[in-house]
Amino acid sequence: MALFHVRMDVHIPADLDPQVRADTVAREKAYSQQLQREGKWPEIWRIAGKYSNISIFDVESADELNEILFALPLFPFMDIEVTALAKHGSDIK
Ligand SMILES: O=C(O)CC1=CCC(=O)O1
Repeated sequence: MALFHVRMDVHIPADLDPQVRADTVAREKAYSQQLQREGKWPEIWRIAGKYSNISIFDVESADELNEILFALPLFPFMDIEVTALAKHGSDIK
């Protein structure tokens, strides 16, 4: 398994049709919660004061993460920054 720290900054155009916006956000939530239930998206945190989140993904590979991110309904409206995590030598777990 591989852990990734992912920051997503959402920029939905102000002129996007409100129904399309609501539908896309609802599909994003359902997709995210399904991945959370599967254990692949164990953490999602709002960055206070921003339409952004910090998430942790627990997946098989960078290729799997890439597939998950490209399938996000909000993907066309996101800037995404990925950081691969390695075990710290001082971690006692
Ligand atoms: O609101 C966000 O930060 C974007 C998002 C990702 C998963 C989700 O449910 O919303």
